[in-house]
Amino acid sequence: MNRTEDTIFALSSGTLPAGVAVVRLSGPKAFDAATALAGDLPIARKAGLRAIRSRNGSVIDQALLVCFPGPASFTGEDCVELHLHGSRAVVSAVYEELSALPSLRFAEAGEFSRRAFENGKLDLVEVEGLADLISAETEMQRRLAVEQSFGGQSVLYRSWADRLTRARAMIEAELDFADEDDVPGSVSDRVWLDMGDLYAEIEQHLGSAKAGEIVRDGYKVVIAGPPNAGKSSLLNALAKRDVAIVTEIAGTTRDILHVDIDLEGYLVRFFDTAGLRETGDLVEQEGVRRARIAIEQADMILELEEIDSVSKHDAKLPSTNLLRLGTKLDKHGVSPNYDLCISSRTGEGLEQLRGRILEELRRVWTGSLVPNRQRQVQYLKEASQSVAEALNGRELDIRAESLRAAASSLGRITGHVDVEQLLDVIFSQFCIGK
Ligand SMILES: Nc1nc2c(ncn2[C@@H]2O[C@H](COP(=O)(O)OP(=O)(O)OP(=O)(O)O)[C@@H](O)[C@H]2O)c(=O)[nH]1
Ligand SMILES: [K+]
Ligand SMILES: [Mg+2]
Repeated sequence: MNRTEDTIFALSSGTLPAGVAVVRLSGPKAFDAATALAGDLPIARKAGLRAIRSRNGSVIDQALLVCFPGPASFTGEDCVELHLHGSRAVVSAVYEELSALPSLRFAEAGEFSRRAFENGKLDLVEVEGLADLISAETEMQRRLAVEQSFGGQSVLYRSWADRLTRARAMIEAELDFADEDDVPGSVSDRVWLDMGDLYAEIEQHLGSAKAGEIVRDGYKVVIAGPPNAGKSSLLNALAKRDVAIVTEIAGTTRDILHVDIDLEGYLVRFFDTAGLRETGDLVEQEGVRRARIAIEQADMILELEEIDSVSKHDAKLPSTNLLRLGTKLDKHGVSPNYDLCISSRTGEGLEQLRGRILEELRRVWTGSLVPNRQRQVQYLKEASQSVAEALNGRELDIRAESLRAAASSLGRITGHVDVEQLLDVIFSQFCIGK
């Protein structure tokens, strides 16, 4: 039997026990299955209270039922939601009844969204956005996911693909009618002007990919510096709990620890590292090696040093996005030798430190319409490269072919590669003096 014709069910709400558990059904037998459990069904898209009964007639629970006839449903198929009381026992008794019905089975991971995609309810970008929306933890992650899951990003990609297809139609018309004298001569010029604009737009959008990555995966701030500078103490102060071991012994930290902090809606990931120094200790050497790798991958480095300490270290740190912090302000006076002086003990300077990081983040953030997955970035790069090839090409037919390639790269992002259809429509309306 074709598995896509099965009717699937799963718990769509969170971990049990809970006040309410929503079990969702989708597929051709969804309404039959719900009728078997509830006796009869409420009218479409209206909630109705029903006793849910087992095969032997005993009541399992009282539940709200909502029916969504396809195609006006999440998956595009007939769907039913059962809003049950959220205990493990209720849900497993309902599962048992559903499993006993012919051609009903438990859904596989992502199968509801998969069906929604296959039935044209969601495109790939929207599916990815939905996954991000469900796992969003910060305000910025939520905003990004909303733009993606409700079509904002897809509209942009589709409008680009349409422009490419139109441009190609113009070029091909020019090729076809090249011998005739009724071809408007400036058509081609206008097309290439627009393609130049499009190239700039895609490049600008690609330029914001870093912001997307930062919002999704977090802004990486690495706390570095010589042993005993107070790195682990700063991590603990920022986290407001004892994450890292702090002692007065130089070389305490070896492994890299990290703490995620929500800074005004941005996810910031702070890394505590081993103190940078030459050492004979094998374990500490490994710690220093790891610290250097973390420093290389950082979006921002906090270079800590006890204020005006005599033992200046000479570890070379990248100078871009480096903030020099003088530590243990409670023991020493403020010194002009640092960007900022702080005390992890009293908390002095920490608010300013958060402010500095936030300033950076706000500079990076360019709005929520950004590519934020490697897959999207990859295809956007391909598209941009093809447009550049078209702009710089010589033979008109090869240039048109590059435009086609660009449109299909964009189509792969959303999963819509049917630009050929649009091309047909455009051509059928196209008439040059005929
Ligand atoms: N007075 C004062 N002491 C501090 C402050 N921050 C850290 N210390 C002390 O400095 C010592 C070293 O602190 P750590 O946080 O372990 O320093 P570290 O840079 O992580 O050291 P390593 O992991 O060994 O490289 C400890 O004794 C801390 O109590 C501060 O703001 N004020
Ligand atoms: K220490
Ligand atoms: Mg430490």
